[in-house]
Amino acid sequence: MSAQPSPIGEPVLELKALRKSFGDTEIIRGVDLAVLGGQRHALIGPNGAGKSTLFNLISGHYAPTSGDILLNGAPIAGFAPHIINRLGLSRSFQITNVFPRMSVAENLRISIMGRRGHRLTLFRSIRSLSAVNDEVDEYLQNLRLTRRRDSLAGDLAYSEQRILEMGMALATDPAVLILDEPTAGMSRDETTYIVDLIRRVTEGRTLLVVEHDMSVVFTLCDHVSVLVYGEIIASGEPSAVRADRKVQEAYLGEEVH
Ligand SMILES: Nc1ncnc2c1ncn2[C@@H]1O[C@H](COP(=O)(O)OP(=O)(O)OP(=O)(O)O)[C@@H](O)[C@H]1O
Repeated sequence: MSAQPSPIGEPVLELKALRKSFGDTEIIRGVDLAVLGGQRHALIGPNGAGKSTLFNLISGHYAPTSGDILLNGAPIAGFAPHIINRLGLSRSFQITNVFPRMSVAENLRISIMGRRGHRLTLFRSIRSLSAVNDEVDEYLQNLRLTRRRDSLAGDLAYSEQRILEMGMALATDPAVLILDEPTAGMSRDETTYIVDLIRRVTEGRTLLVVEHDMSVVFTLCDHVSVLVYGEIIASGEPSAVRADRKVQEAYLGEEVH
């Protein structure tokens, strides 16, 4: 796939003193976070910690009360979601982004053509169209969806729709791919399958993943940040974070092993 490698080790996404209140209640209470190029960064935290709120701030669905969000060094806080998306941040695993009445191949083609700056027009050179078709085939193969090429996306199994949606997000060649609970609602076998697939197709990409399943976090990610009550209480390599007393206390009664 035509990955545009992120600058390895350089901050791609940065949150600085980020705060968000709803009415009088402050939900995000001064978050500083850097997602580096090539990093597979997990955001974990107990229920109600503010993970969804933080993702909604990053993707532009909420405007922060104060603080900064930088994408490749440029401020994006408060921008509309479609602008942030165009600037290189793609949020995946909301299958609502899939066009259910179009085929799997057509869904991928739309993302690929969008990235290449193609409009849906009749007048396309044969050469550029065949390059798009080759790329569609490559994605189908990598996503293991080749045999579903001509199926309507709406007819796919739930897990396949989520895989297609991730493929569509990847095909836009984002600077950061945000995965929202990629294994939610999946069986153990589906989870194993999808984690393996995500690892493979996102090789060299920069990921920010919210995930409840700790075995997924520890298999997929090389960096973990822990959000508790709107604050990051630990950030580092998975094994160090797992051993952190504060993290264990925050997860009292929940599974972190
Ligand atoms: N639009 C809103 N208005 C008011 N309060 C909100 C709003 N969105 C979220 N909250 C509150 O913010 C807190 C954090 O919610 P959020 O959904 O971000 O947590 P989370 O870490 O994603 O939780 P979970 O793991 O259960 O999904 C909760 O107490 C929630 O009730």
